Amino acid sequence: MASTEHFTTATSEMDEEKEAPPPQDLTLGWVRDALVRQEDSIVFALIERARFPYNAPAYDPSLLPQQGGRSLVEAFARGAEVLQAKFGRYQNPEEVPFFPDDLPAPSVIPYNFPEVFHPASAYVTENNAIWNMYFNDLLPLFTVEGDDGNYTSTAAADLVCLQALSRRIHYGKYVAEVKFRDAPQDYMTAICAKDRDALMKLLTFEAVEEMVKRRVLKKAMVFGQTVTLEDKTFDDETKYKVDPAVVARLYDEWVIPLTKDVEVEYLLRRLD
Ligand SMILES: O=C(O)C(=O)C[C@]1(C(=O)O)C=C[C@@H](O)C=C1
Repeated sequence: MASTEHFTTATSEMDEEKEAPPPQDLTLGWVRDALVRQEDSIVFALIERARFPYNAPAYDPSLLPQQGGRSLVEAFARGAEVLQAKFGRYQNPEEVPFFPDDLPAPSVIPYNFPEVFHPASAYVTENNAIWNMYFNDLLPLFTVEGDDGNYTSTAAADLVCLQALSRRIHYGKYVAEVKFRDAPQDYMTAICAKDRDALMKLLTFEAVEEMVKRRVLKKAMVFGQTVTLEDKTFDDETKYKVDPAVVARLYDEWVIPLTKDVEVEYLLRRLD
């Protein structure tokens, strides 16, 4: 049987803990606690991006005539990844670049990150889907129309959101690895048959998904209210910096399904 351990995920105390590198003896509880922590990063990143209006010129290639058809946001993300690759960001297997071609080799002395992933599965990436989802679906849902000229700050805020989402979704590799180790026989049968549906069924825990969606909705309410010195309770009049329903929808329609896609793709290569 696939593992059903640790249905209840982290407590509020865990939320306050710093993120540690994954232990070699990875457990589903450890990975789920890390996913809970990353919800904070995602909600705060969305709040920071929502400070700016949509800022359409940041996405219009005509703003940067010298960039060969690239928008400011794409040129910014590519440039930031080149810089960050040079200083070693992608040595950490949790970090997956959006534009992996042409990244320079790191010039820093490598840190010995634990090798948890199966080598053939390590390079699974859903970053194209994440990029398209973010700009085509999500961004219009949580920004107001308008143009305040802050295009570079907007692009920087977009990249923080994208990197937080990418890290969370690619954590599906840790989830898949630990689930495989917990129930190798169940997964091996589905992997050998290349049966995506069976893998999807094995790795799905609907009760956990429901808890995740309820928790991110609540986090968006708590983190996204204006804090005053008066005592206040949530009501229909409360204004949030990012609509909590959009955050719940983000997880329901995109974050959880893409995480599961990462898990399936990882597992399909797990015996190679
Ligand atoms: O916690 C897990 O078991 C996961 O695989 C992660 C996750 C999620 O993305 O939050 C995805 C699939 C499961 O159905 C439940 C939750």
